[in-house]
Amino acid sequence: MKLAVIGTGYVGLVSGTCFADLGNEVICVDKLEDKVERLNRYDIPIYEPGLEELVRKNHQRDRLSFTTDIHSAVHHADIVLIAVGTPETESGAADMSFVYKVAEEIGESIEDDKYRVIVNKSTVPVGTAEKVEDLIKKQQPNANINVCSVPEFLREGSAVKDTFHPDRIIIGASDKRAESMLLELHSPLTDQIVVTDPRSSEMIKYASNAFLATKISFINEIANICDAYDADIKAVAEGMGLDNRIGPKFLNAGIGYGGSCFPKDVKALKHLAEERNYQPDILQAVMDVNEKQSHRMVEHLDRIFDGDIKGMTVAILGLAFKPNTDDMREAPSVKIIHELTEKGASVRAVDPIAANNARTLLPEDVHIVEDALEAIKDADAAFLVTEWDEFKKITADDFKRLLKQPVVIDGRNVFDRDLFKENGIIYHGIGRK
Ligand SMILES: NC(=O)c1ccc[n+]([C@@H]2O[C@H](COP(=O)([O-])OP(=O)(O)OC[C@H]3O[C@@H](n4cnc5c(N)ncnc54)[C@H](O)[C@@H]3O)[C@@H](O)[C@H]2O)c1
Ligand SMILES: O=c1ccn([C@@H]2O[C@H](COP(=O)(O)OP(=O)(O)O[C@H]3O[C@H](CO)[C@@H](O)[C@H](O)[C@H]3O)[C@@H](O)[C@H]2O)c(=O)[nH]1
Repeated sequence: MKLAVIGTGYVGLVSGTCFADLGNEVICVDKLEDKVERLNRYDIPIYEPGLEELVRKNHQRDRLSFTTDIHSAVHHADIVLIAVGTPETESGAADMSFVYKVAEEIGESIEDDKYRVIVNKSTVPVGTAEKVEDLIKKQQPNANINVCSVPEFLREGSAVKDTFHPDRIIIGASDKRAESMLLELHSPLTDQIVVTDPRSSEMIKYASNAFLATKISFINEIANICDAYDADIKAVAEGMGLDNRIGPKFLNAGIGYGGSCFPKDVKALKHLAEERNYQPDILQAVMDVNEKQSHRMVEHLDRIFDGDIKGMTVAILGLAFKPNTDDMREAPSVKIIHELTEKGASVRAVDPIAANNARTLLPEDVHIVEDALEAIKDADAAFLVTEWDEFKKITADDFKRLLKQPVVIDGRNVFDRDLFKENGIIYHGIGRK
């Protein structure tokens, strides 16, 4: 099939490339000239395992191209996918200006009566498919289109794998012809395809992210209660997760959820509810717990040193909001580092990939180094903030040998607590001492 993908970020670039790999002819559009120019020489603007090879392969076999020209991309396409950003506004609502602008541009680009399916992959408020259809038809009243919702569920860091092996695909279609074209496009990916109306599809995306965020805030709250009673959250989560009704995933206690999706999507769903005069108490509690959670590591450090951390050097292992990505959007590391420096501590930080993106978000005097052991050397304490594999390999011996004081605060509960303690480390995880 012939596809145009508008917006070449995490979602547009990955799904456009994967659809090309499945045999479709894909034109990816971005308004940023330098991004398009970089992509045309396989200089991939984001870090995503496996993506570069796939872009190169499909570009070379003429199935994938990059352009700033939305007009020709829409003209070529049977299906147009919208994958631009929907960041949060000050009120918490999703900023829909990028999606609406693209809708207008699609309307301006349609000049013939060919049938096209317009698909919204961006995460958008319920009712957006109808608004997008209105905006397109305002520009081109005779446009022969149907606007559908196919939300994206990929995770950063495993985006290519998630795209080829999704748990499910949701197709929100209000028209049988659009439904069958979208079934044809997505059927090579999975048998698990749910077809529904666009409004329910849009809600499935927000509800899924809000539910996962709720699971995280719930387990973080239990971890904080474990701390107060000397119970071990890892044992608690394992015991809970063996119940099939609960399941083991997304029960890792830590320093709160970050990234470009959960924080803004929970807020946007809350805003949607309030617009219809419904007070979403659970969503509010999820956000409140998450806000407090990023302070836990500094609270533990304060407790160990009786509140006197001024002048100390703290090694920060990991800056990205999660491993295998260079994305710093809503990364808890930023809040933690600011809190430490406001309390008079110095920070030495390391991240395998995200250091460049992190620089402008951190206080100027934060020293970013290239190597984890260099970060730890002569520091007074080490904070494991992002669970990159290479940090998990640091041993109790390394910490003991290199730290001035063997204090390790494990924000992701990845180290072997008992072994660390046996080796004389003053260890504190989240919900496990
Ligand atoms: N990042 C994720 O992991 C993820 C996963 C699932 C869903 N989503 C949702 O998908 C959407 C896109 O997210 P993202 O992270 O890929 O965003 P992004 O910010 O990485 O990329 C968006 C791209 O759209 C381009 N763009 C904006 N306006 C344009 C226009 N008029 N014409 C052409 N290009 C334009 C921007 O230049 C940018 O390159 C959001 O709604 C997000 O919530 C994101
Ligand atoms: O048990 C867990 C699992 C995750 N996290 C944190 O939760 C955040 C989000 O993690 P993850 O879901 O792996 O990353 P994202 O790439 O943000 O993906 C989420 O957001 C995307 C954008 O909407 C969706 O498409 C995905 O399905 C959804 O998982 C990160 O800060 C993680 O550290 C935890 O603290 N504990």
